Amino acid sequence: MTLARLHDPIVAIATAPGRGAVGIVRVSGPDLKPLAQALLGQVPAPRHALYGPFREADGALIDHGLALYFPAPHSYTGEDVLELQAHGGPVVLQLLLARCLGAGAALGWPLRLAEPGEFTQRAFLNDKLDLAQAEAVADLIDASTEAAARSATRSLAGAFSQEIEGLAERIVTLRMLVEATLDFPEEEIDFLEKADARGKLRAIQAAVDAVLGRARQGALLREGLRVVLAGQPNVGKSSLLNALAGAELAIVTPIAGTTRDRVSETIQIEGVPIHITDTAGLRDDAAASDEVERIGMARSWESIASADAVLFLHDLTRLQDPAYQAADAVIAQKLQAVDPARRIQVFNKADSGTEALATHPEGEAALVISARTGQGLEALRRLLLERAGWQAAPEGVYIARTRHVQALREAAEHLALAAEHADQADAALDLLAEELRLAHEALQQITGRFSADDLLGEIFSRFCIGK
Ligand SMILES: Nc1nc2c(c(=O)[nH]1)N(C=O)[C@@H](CNc1ccc(C(=O)N[C@@H](CCC(=O)O)C(=O)O)cc1)CN2
Ligand SMILES: Nc1nc2c(ncn2[C@@H]2O[C@H](COP(=O)(O)OP(=O)(O)OP(=O)(O)O)[C@@H](O)[C@H]2O)c(=O)[nH]1
Ligand SMILES: [Mg+2]
Repeated sequence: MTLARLHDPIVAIATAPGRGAVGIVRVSGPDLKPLAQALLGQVPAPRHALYGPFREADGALIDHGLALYFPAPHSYTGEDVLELQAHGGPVVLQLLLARCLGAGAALGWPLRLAEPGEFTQRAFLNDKLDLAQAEAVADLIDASTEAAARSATRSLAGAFSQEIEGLAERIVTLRMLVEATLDFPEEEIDFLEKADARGKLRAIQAAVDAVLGRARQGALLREGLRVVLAGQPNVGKSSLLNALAGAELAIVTPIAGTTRDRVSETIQIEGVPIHITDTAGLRDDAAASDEVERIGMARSWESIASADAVLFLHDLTRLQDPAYQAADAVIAQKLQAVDPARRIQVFNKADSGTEALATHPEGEAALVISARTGQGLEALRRLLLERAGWQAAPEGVYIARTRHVQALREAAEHLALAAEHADQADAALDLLAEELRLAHEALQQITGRFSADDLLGEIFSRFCIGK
């Protein structure tokens, strides 16, 4: 974005599209007093709701509503912010939006529609939020479980950022110590001992690992686990989806080939979002009834390839049928391509009295369940959480993203290299200092103090409009 555009006044409907009790049109810009004057005939007292008419340029009434004026820098964006809170109909809000744009144009301003995330981007650029907090705004809005929402709020309030800043500070302090010693080479040998540089480094490494562990949990709360139900027709995949979701989402019939297209639903286990995809049953192409089923099966395989966990379902009532066995063997063969750590064998229809037939393949997780009675589903839920790497929710998890986890890993790697240098008999202090610098830089990517512009663009473009 060009520099001029960065300071253009911007406007957007801030509330969700569609009808609502109340809807908000929000403007941000360097000085919005003239706009308020033009729209309202007066400038509202800072941070006090003003009730009055919203009118067209020719005086025609659009709505009565509340106006709020937040003078810079005490606003969400750090710029002047003007809010028009009207009745929440899409047409009313569009009229107000157009009215704002018209008033801006009449003032000769470059007032334009905000891009997705642009209000929050300005909050970031004006130091109201750091990058991890700005991301938490989007994560709070997108949270699919209560636990995810609570941890996003914690990140937004700065809990995660403070941890990162704390780590960064300790690394800088140690690096200054190392660099100071570099200037007095005769004291190098003593340095590591006297200042207990090794001990300090170890303590920082442990602290980074602890934050990494929590960030991983936070990333899990945000991203969830993608689980795919796979297997032959009629083994009970759709029944299992319905049982886990506690709702009749997918059609269940005794007819093989009932599910033709993927059906997805997000459920939660202990607040961890689990995205479950039910797929079309897999069988020999020749046995497929038509083109639709063949395309459905191709989609099943696509889902399998990108899943975090694949539940390979078997039908206990048919285990001894040779044709069934042969078809299962074909699927098993193809599933060899899936990392065994991602596969779970699930034997369904335990209620039919054939439970004893379940075979436990060497080194692979296997469970006996009944989608009909719910038997074994609790064990399945536990196993999914375990596969996800979820450690029973420690209070105080903050939301995090894969990007943050990667940055923390990068920092941990540089600290490990620093420790290697420190452990050598004639420690290379310059190399040690350099690794500390790199570790610090990795952490700063999280808060955005050291981030490429294209990363920022990528992050904010994923926000919803008006945020
Ligand atoms: N109507 C409305 N509700 C909203 C928002 C909004 O923009 N408008 N928000 C938008 O996401 C959130 C609130 N976020 C806000 C963050 C900072 C300030 C603000 O005025 N900050 C000043 C003063 C702080 C203070 O008095 O303590 C500042 O930072 O200097 C306002 C809203 C949620 N609810
Ligand atoms: N006894 C018993 N029957 C089950 C169980 N789960 C599913 N069924 C029955 O098995 C049949 C097939 O179930 P679905 O859930 O439609 O099977 P599917 O794997 O989705 O089948 P496709 O969509 O054709 O691939 C239905 O008649 C279900 O009622 C179970 O746990 N026990
Ligand atoms: Mg089905």
